[in-house]
Amino acid sequence: MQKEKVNIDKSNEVIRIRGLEKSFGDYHVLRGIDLDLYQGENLVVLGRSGTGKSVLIKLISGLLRPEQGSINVLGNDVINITERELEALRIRIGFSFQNSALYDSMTIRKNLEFPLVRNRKNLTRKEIDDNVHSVLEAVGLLQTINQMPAELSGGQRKRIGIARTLILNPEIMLYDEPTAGLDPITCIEINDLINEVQQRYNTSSIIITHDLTCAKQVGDRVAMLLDGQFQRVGTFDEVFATDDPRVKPFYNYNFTE
Ligand SMILES: Nc1ncnc2c1ncn2[C@@H]1O[C@H](COP(=O)(O)OP(=O)(O)OP(=O)(O)O)[C@@H](O)[C@H]1O
Repeated sequence: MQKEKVNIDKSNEVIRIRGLEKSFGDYHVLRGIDLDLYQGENLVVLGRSGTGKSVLIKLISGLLRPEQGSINVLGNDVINITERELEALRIRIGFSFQNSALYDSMTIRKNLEFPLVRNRKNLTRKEIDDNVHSVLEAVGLLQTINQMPAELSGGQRKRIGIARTLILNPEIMLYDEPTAGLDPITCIEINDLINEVQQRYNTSSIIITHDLTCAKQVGDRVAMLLDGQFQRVGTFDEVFATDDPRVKPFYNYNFTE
């Protein structure tokens, strides 16, 4: 599906990263990262395996600390805030990770209620039900409410995982490999869902992927990690308009082989 026009506010950086450096032993993974995520945009992060994409997400969410640089998320200096402030900030961020599995022994309804009951203590039964219905409707799976995760397809489970993240109304979504392991048609459906989430919830998102069809379909901008830095940032077409031998193979692998 063609992406609808979105309102991106370039004067409002929901994430602002400057001069970020991270090493593990002798391996200097991130070598001076600068990155902005604007309010309302989908930013795709590309890079070879081991280039530090997951490390970047962990730094943004305060799970790792850098040696150098600054990270501002929704107005918070992530490196210098207290553990309690970090916890409050994390509730404003939706994590959609490959391994964020559903609880197999709970119905879809219970899976979705779980984060609400844990993080929003004062909700009434009706408010919980309304929230569950609303996110299930948003991901097009209201009919699965009383089913068990094992009864759903991989693509449906992925959608429920996204619904479970949306139920806390995140301002930022972080998607780690959202289409990994899915067939091409289901991939397109998940990409459409990422765009629908952006429209409907006005979220700002970072999407980590190796899937260039996904990058093209969802990314308002694409940022490519090369040798520890974002050396190519722009629209999909801008990023791939190069003969750089570090970039070309990505495109060729996805589109011409
Ligand atoms: N906690 C850690 N301790 C030591 N090394 C780590 C740690 N976390 C990540 N690394 C190393 O940092 C590098 C970047 O890892 P990262 O998981 O960010 O890669 P990635 O770009 O997400 O890769 P992929 O696309 O395969 O998921 C790897 O070489 C990894 O081994």
